[in-house]
Amino acid sequence: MNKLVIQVPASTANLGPGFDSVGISLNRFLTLKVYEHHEWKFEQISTLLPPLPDNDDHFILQIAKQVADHYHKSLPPCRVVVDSEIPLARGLGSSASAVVAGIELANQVGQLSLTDQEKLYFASNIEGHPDNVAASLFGGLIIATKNKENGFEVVPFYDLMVDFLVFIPNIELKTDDARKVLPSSYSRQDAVRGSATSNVLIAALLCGQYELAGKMMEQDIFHEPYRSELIPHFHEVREAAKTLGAFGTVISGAGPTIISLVPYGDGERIAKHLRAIYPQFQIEILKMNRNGVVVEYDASYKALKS
Ligand SMILES: Nc1ncnc2c1ncn2[C@@H]1O[C@H](COP(=O)(O)OP(=O)(O)O)[C@@H](O)[C@H]1O
Ligand SMILES: N[C@@H](CCOP(=O)(O)O)C(=O)O
Repeated sequence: MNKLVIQVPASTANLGPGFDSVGISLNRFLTLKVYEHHEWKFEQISTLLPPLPDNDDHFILQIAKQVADHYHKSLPPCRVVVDSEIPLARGLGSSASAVVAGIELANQVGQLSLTDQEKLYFASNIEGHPDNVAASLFGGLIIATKNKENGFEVVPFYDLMVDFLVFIPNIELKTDDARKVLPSSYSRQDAVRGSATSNVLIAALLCGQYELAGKMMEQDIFHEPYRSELIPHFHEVREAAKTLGAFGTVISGAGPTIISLVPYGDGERIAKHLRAIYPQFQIEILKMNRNGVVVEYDASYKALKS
């Protein structure tokens, strides 16, 4: 029986001031194994996923059908086995990964031959911002924006030499709820200062000036001042991580996960100290993923991991 495997990485968005524009692809994965079948059937094998519809109402299939409908195509039914290493509603891009998986499912099963630009267009419009979806699609550090023509521009960068520490709390925070606490507009002074901070952050990352990047990460004025109260222990974790040598610590996406940029290869040392102080967090060392979404036919699942 033919088998298709679609693997989509997690992501962290914003990096502080890069609100809705900056994302980094991370080495935790949502994986779909897709088999020919007489009807649509979804099976979940991940303990990280709550019970979800097992039929046509599954979120990933809804996305796939939305894309196929756009091209007036119907999708042949499949059995889809869903595995996920990405915790839901934690700020690690689970919804973006599911959206990208749905688009790729439609692309493969419906033989749509979508371009990268088309995938980015659908994914960004469905998710509402391009940061997580672009990272899940293309891998690496991505800087993305909507353009005046209602399309999206994205620049990926793959030469970051840092590790990431994630502090995952045992609570969920829906992105929609974390967006409701943000102001609807910013003064010109704040817009200039916030975007200038983000510009310097990106320039520093591209030049490998990680100390400066970390400093800029921690000077966001777009979202963290409003969201930090929703994030347990945010300020003290930031200070503790800095004391141990982290470059910078920010809210991952909309939270509640906190993420630190740390020197390459130094993650385990810092994590060991912090696990002793903060047992309420699951503290993990993550790496940047450089592949983005990967598709293989009849391939071994393990062979896909980067
Ligand atoms: N693998 C998945 N399958 C189905 N739905 C998913 C999956 N991953 C995420 N979702 C949907 O996305 C929601 C979480 O999205 P969101 O609040 O944006 O948090 P996150 O920061 O994890 O993206 C979940 O409650 C669920 O509805
Ligand atoms: N830019 C978005 C990113 C949301 O990321 P998620 O991983 O929490 O879905 C925002 O900050 O709202």
